[in-house]
Amino acid sequence: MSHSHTGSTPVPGGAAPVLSWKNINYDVKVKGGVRRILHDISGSVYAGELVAIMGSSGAGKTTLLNILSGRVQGGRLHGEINFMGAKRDPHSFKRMLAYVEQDDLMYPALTVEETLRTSAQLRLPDSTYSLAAKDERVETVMRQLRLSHIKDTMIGGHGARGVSGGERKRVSIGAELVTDPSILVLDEPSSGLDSSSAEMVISLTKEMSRERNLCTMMTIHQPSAEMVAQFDKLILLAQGKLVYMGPAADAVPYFESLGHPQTNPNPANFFIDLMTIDFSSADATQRTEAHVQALVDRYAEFRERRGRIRPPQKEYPASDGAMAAEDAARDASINGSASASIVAASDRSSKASHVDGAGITAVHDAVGGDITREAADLVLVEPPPLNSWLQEVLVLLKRDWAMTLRNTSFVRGLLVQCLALLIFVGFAFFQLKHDQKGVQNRIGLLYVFVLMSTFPVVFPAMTMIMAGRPVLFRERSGGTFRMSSYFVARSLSLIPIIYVPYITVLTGVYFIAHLQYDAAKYFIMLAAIVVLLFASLGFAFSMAMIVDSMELMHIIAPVTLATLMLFGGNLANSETITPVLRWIKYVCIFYYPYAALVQNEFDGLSFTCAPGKGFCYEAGLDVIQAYSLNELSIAVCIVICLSLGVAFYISAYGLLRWAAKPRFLWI
Ligand SMILES: Nc1ncnc2c1ncn2[C@@H]1O[C@H](COP(=O)(O)OP(=O)(O)OP(=O)(O)O)[C@@H](O)[C@H]1O
Repeated sequence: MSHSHTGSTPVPGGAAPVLSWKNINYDVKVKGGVRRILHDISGSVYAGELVAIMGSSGAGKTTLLNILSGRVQGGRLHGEINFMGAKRDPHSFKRMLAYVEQDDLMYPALTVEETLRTSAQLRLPDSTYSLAAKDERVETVMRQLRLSHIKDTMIGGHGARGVSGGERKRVSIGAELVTDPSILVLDEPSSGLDSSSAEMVISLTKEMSRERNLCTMMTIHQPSAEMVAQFDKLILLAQGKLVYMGPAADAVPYFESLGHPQTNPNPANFFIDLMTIDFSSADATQRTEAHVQALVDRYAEFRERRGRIRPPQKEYPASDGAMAAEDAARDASINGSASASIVAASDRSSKASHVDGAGITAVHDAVGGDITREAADLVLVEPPPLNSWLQEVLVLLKRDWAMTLRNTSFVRGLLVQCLALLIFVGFAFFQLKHDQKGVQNRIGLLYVFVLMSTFPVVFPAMTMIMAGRPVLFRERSGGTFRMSSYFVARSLSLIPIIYVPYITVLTGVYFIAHLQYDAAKYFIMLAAIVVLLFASLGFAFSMAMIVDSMELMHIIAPVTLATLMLFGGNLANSETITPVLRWIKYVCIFYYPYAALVQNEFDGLSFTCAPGKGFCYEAGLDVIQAYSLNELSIAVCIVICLSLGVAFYISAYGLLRWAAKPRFLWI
């Protein structure tokens, strides 16, 4: 093993269960009452074990896995769960548990290596791992999960070609494993994979569990016989009740001992056939429910009697002293009659095995022989310390920046949009004159400046922020980084890609339209635009946090912006707006920069009047007054717009913390 866990408390593998749970009951509210999803589930898992939770659809597998992982939401949860013999602390437990979700949520634009490296850089402590050690850890995990040959391939998704389904799952697992967790949890890791990819995922997971002395639990739907053979322990659920928990190898003999000979060569199918409720008719439902209840009752009795299975005698090669002892112990526990039988556990060698809270022989003794001594010292009981805030920001900024630049359709779209705006706006307002038409065009052009710095900025930014939300929430529930680091990095990463093109375009339009060629006025225009872009990004962030779907965002954002546009000081005179709505201009990001731009441009200009054409603006100040945009000075307008931007960012941050806050039930 290439690293150590300085500062954490090593626990010799196998001394105690890593996770144990007792009398778990879980109820949810349903129409007309309460439904019990899990009934009195007890059990335990040990370091180095590969545990599968199986059962037919709706049996409660995912619910149990989520409860044990501390990730269940809603409902009422009762019972007791202990981590390394003590009550779990939510904050530290979630950082020592690696949860691989079914959906493999990752950033499509990152390569395999970048995905793993970011995870390692964020989650492995700097105090223990140097940068080189983190890279080495990534290399090791890639090698172990057979990912080295595709390390430079993009993850892909959303129409972009990337790694295959099996590789994607392995990357998901790798991104969790690089963090050196104590418990690895996988929700349906084989779903959507072909049988060979699924088998590879399971056998590699087993390999890693053995090497790292990792306690691995997974739900699995219909594993092949080869996959079942990989598991050390099975937890079989039917209708939220425990039908069996114990060594995988003993499961078939156990059911045979109950008078259910194996009818299907694949043990998983055999178990599922035994446990499935047939809903095809009322009779069939009643019959199968009674059958399942009988299995549940038999298992409860078996557990009560501290029962164990005695499968046919088998010889085990003793490779070394430790293993020989464990094998002898295992033999002692499973030695006996030619046919399987259930016997009381009191006759079992105490040296041989662990007994969990419910009295079932744990399988840990059966796998202990494969675990190296060094690995056995790797079970952590304390999470590693968090890395510094700045370090997190830098890692996230690098990742976000790479993703933004690799979003080629966004970058290209932005450049084309900027070029189009430069050409169309520039030439629609080409070389403005100092006559009455010039007044109208200037008033219009300056409002176009404001619109250009809001609408085309807000929508792509919102889309980008929202697209990353699912991965953010996944990372957040694992305690990968601080929310403030994510927020600062995400905001900073968008700034250059928005500021540089828009400032370039507006500068081009400024000179093509021949607004005042005066350095001070040009920079004041820039200042007004910079704060407006800042406020627009803040607005985009808050909107992306308020709504939780793209569809809703595309309805709410245009309506909000269009409403604010009315109060920007151009379309409606702010003094004539009904007092009931006049306040809106004070929270309107359009109003302040527009007032600043109009004052900046018109101050010092004079205009010619055509004789006999009625009303005429002779001085720029008359225009400012006519539009009622002289209420506040330019400096005040800029400061207020900046403050609005800051307020948007603060509320976006608050909303993000609230939205991404895991609301899990905890026992
Ligand atoms: N919050 C909830 N509200 C209502 N019913 C729920 C809730 N959570 C779970 N259930 C129900 O509990 C049962 C078990 O759900 P769970 O997702 O754990 O099953 P599963 O064994 O993982 O099924 P599958 O293999 O189909 O994913 C299902 O009938 C499900 O509809």
